[in-house]
Amino acid sequence: MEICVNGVSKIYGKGESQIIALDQADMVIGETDFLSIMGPSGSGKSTLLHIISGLDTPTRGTVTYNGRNIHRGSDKELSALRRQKVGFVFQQFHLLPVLTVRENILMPLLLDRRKPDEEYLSFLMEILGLKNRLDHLPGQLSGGQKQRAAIARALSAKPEIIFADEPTGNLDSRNGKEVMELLLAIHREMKKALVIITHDPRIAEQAGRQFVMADGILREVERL
Ligand SMILES: Nc1ncnc2c1ncn2[C@@H]1O[C@H](COP(=O)(O)OP(=O)(O)OP(=O)(O)O)[C@@H](O)[C@H]1O
Repeated sequence: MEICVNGVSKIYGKGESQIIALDQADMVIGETDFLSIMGPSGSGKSTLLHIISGLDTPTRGTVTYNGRNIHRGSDKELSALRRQKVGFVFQQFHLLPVLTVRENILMPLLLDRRKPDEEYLSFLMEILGLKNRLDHLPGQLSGGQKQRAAIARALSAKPEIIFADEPTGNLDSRNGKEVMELLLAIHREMKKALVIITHDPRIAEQAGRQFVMADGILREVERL
């Protein structure tokens, strides 16, 4: 798996009200990478993540996934890539409130009409501590449990990369630490590439490669 981001810009609006949310970003993500992206509010972190993961399109530049330009194919191809290769974890969990935990977790597979691998799912429930919560609704879960269910959903289709946008932003420090430990274990042991947006320097420092953003400009932090 290799994702190449080449000269990607995102410009909103025109003329005087124009906003350059992302200014010619370059980045290569390999399959064993754990990357963190830090930067002040409004610096373009979510915009970058949305474009790399195919949730949004760039104004200029290209994103290739194993050599294929992800924004050049049909919408159908792009949604298939999102469902099969990429897992998302968001600050706000984004679980569907009327579906049970199990149904939420299976959603990426159901959308793709794929049969769940029950053995794999049961392994996920075990490591994420959700075995006794599968028939509950998200409203009956604690914040930490909600995020663990969202991580299970992100992993259910066996993606190659996990994109996490401030995954601990809505959790207290104990649950935040636990969620980070789980994401790190998933990166190391299940060999998933991991890209995390965070405001927490202690989380950013755990990444193998650190990036910072300011005013739409992306820069990799050099290691001493
Ligand atoms: N749909 C949109 N239309 C116009 N401007 C937008 C839109 N989406 C984002 N922006 C602008 O683009 C810039 C980058 O936004 P982005 O959400 O990527 O920042 P961020 O670094 O993720 O911020 P935060 O840490 O607060 O989530 C901001 O100035 C924002 O106002």
